[in-house]
Amino acid sequence: MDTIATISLARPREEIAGELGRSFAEYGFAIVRDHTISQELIEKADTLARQFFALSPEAKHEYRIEGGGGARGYTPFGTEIAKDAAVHDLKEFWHVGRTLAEGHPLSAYMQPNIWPREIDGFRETFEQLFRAFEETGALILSAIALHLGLDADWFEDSVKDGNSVMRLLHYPPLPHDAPDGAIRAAAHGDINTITLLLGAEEAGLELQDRQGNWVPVSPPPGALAVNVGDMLDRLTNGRLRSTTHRVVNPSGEAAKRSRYSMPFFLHFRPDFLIEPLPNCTKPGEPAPEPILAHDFLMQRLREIGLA
Ligand SMILES: O=C(O)CCC(=O)C(=O)O
Ligand SMILES: [Fe+2]
Repeated sequence: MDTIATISLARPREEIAGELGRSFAEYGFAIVRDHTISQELIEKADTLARQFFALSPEAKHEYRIEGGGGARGYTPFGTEIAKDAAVHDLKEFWHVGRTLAEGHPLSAYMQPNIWPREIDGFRETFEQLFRAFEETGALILSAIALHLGLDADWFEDSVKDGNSVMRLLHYPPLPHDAPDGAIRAAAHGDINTITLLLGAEEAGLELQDRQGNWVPVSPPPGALAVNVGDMLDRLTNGRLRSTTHRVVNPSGEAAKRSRYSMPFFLHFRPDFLIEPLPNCTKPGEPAPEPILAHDFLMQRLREIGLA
């Protein structure tokens, strides 16, 4: 396989499992089209995200949750810093999490959502998009399960009421006073299970291949870029790879434009034990220690300045 696979989710899972798995094993990424998120919903969400980021800095700061680690609401420009990076990313974002019923046993792990009062339909649209991402994510996970030789529903319980987060991202036009070396999103691996990304048709996203080359990831409009996160990498003992990726700065005219994207970070449930799968380990060979998904997340959030 010499390129990232493009996969139609309209095909039976049994048929796509191999191709998807090979792309994840080699590149950690696949392009997924014909997914279950409607174009109408994507466009609505995109419009509302743009409306939110167009609010004044003062209005947006109202939605920053002090001490909340950016888990919900607004995180301003210049907050997140990739692990081992020297300067902050050139981005601002809004996080939507799961809405849990009152008294839900997992509510200790998840902060409640907040919503911008200025934007009509924001809550409804993004709650709907959250559900749609989950539905598509479940289909992709069942194909991954088949690829790994597991039952198609193996992941169902592992992600039920998981701590998934949808991120609305805005990379503003390149500021003239950006610190040396600052880029839109510095090289990083995603922490979670799998990420489903909308909006990456606007250039800039790149993954690092095994040889260390940076390879552009350019899905067609409306398609998803899907990648393996560190938690799935750990569960599979590296058989499916969480690859380092970044968003580079545009040059020329594109530098005067904003870039918007929407990743959905699909997470295991906080009390899921990430323990390498037996068929991904060999006796006598080293494998990662089992760790609870919540503990793993906390460890990683501290490293990126968000916890
Ligand atoms: O904006 C993008 O295209 C990718 C963003 C990303 O990798 C992230 O937020 O983890
Ligand atoms: Fe990422």
